[in-house]
Amino acid sequence: MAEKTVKIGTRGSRLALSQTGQITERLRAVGGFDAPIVPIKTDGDILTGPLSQMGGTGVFAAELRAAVLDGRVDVAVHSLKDLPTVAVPGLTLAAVPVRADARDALCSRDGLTLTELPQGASVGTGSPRRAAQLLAARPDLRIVDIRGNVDTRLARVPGLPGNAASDPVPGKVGDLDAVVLAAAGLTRIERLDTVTEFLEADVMLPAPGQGALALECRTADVELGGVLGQALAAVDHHDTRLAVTAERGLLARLEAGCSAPVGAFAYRKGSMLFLEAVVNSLDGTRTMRVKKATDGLTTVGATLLGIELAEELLDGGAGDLADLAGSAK
Ligand SMILES: NCc1[nH]cc(CCC(=O)O)c1CC(=O)O
Repeated sequence: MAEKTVKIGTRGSRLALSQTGQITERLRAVGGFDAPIVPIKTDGDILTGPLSQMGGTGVFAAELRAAVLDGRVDVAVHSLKDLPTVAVPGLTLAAVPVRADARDALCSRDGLTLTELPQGASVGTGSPRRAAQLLAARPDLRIVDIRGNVDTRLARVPGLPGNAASDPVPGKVGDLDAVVLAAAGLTRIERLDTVTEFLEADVMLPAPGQGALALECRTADVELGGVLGQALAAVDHHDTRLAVTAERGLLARLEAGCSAPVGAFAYRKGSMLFLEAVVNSLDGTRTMRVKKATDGLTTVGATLLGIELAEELLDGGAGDLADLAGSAK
């Protein structure tokens, strides 16, 4: 690979272009190379059916990964939570930059919080994980399956700041009381002012990897060392990598995908790495919550922590609570 130019692949959404632009600036600064950004169309951007019916977990990542493998680009920038845990031969997760806010956020009409939403209020989300945890906290809510980009989702709630400028969806503007979105995504597209409540871990655990980015490249390119490998190593953040390694270790052991009702969040505190996880039944009536820590602050230690906590969940019947295998497809 010519190291003077490093092509950076990304999805074409506003969110993807924004986060890719920011991390690419850092790569250019530390690497001193040209780094043109190349948007790659993915099935997830083209098709509009339910995610679960179009290949689920990996639709956003697969085409980007193919683009790295066939040389259209040299580095792919993914949202880590959209990246399947299954390794792809020839590709390396070369950098996990410092994580943004991992929490989910409630964006409601009239500034309402989760407890203030009226009985039977409608809340939009396409995520079984968010739906199940919302119902666990508020069984009366009416969960509405929505999808589309972040601006399109925000347009479903009347009166949110900035909504007038976003694309209207015919018949589907201002028809919901609230939506739940990742705080990190809202920050990246500068719409954090729509948040009425940040949902803390005791109410809603985020998706494994939420708020973090993943930079993937061809294994051969980093094995050679060189400018690219050094630049990627420079933007890697050790504590973030430990945390997401634990979360993804858990997800992989559960054999669950990003559409499973599984929440997980890990963080380092002093000499310990903590991992907290939840599995819900889809209707939110049954919940298993577990937490565990390790002093093994290596990626191996973090992976083991994830595996051990997953086995605790499985031993406690998490596989029956939620159709984990079914949601991995
Ligand atoms: N599934 C879509 C997706 N993938 C990454 C983000 C942004 C947050 C992140 O990087 O974790 C979002 C939007 C959302 O869930 O609100």
